[in-house]
Amino acid sequence: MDKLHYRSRYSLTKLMIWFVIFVLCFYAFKLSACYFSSENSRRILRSGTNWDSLVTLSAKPRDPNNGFSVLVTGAAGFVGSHVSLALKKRGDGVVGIDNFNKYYDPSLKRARTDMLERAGIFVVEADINDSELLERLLSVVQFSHVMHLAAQAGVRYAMKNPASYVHSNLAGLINILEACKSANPQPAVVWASSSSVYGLNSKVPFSEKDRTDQPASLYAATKKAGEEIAHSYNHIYGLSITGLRFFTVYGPWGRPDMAYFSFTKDILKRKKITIFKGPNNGYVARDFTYIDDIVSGCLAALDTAEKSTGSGGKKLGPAQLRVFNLGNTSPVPVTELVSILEKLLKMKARKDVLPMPSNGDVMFTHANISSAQRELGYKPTTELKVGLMKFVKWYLDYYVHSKKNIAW
Ligand SMILES: O=C(O)[C@H]1O[C@H](OP(=O)(O)OP(=O)(O)OC[C@H]2O[C@@H](n3ccc(=O)[nH]c3=O)[C@H](O)[C@@H]2O)[C@H](O)[C@@H](O)[C@@H]1O
Repeated sequence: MDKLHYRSRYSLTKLMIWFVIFVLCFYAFKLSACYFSSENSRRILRSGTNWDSLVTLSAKPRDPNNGFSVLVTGAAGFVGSHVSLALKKRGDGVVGIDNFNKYYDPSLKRARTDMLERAGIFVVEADINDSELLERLLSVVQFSHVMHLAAQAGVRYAMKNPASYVHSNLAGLINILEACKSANPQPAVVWASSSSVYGLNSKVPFSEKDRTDQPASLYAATKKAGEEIAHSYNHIYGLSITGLRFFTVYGPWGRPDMAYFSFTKDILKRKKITIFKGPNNGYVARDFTYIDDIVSGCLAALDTAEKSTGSGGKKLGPAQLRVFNLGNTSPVPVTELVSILEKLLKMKARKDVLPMPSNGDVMFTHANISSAQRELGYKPTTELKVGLMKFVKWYLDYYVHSKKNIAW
């Protein structure tokens, strides 16, 4: 009897142990599934069938016979996220890449990426200097285009962290072009240059034919160098390359380091803002350009880009090389920007007006867009007042109504 009792207790314990093992295995499996999904797969998986199929699926256009496969660098950034969504919306396949650096609040970049993922866009978390990864990406997918928007932005920050500009805007750009020139077929490249290349040029409005050999900041110098680097890759390898000189882009989901964004934050917090003025009380002005207009220009540049002519690193014929201003053609003084924000926020700004320090800023920018108009059909339509209204609405929804912390 005792023996029987002992045996049944023994098998019950065994059963319990197996049950616990089963439950543990089940949760371990669930955990690993979570781990290798979404954000983690972006971060950890760089190769293997799962990664390959995520990338391939994301790159597939809705209509395989009539759509692009675009690799968007800086996809979690301001312009990158907007361009990625617009491409996906019209049926193109999009794969993003971003290093989620801490130049400004990375949680904003994560929130933009969540939006991209909801739209079916896979974003690889990696630096554009990772040549092995780029080579792998371009071998898994035959991208028709690379929209290169990853960069170290900001004019004044270049005095604080010059190395980050060399890393992203020079080494990173070269790494992208190296990967593109070696791909077979080579994708066409469209990339972000900047209005800052005009530097101390005083002839207005700025035309693509004007001199760009007097950059006022290291940021501008790296963008100008980028244009020359693009020339050499076009010349040697037959890469089709289009540079877009963006003029102070603003709008919803924008960059917290930019004046319109930080002024909004500080006005709401009743903190003082600093407004720079020029010599003899001269005003400082920018050709502020709304994000939707910039997106239209980017898409038109992709649509009109000719194919690269080279193959696997060898040039087979001359290829397209272009550069366009994408501005708004109507500069607005920074003081006027502040007045519009005050009206929209229904609050007075506390202002310090100071002489512009020697920080790399230029006094004004003003785009001549006739070339983009002619070749791309580019036609900006958003007045600063209207664009800022949309920005303020987004800002209040995103930060104030949802009580999100602003971590910058
Ligand atoms: O067009 C461009 O190429 C460049 O546009 C912007 O650069 P920036 O025009 O300097 O834009 P903000 O940093 O938003 O500054 C706008 C204006 O506000 C002024 N400002 C800025 C900050 C501040 O505290 N006070 C102030 O008066 C600046 O002097 C400037 O005139 C972007 O930050 C660059 O990344 C981009 O390449």
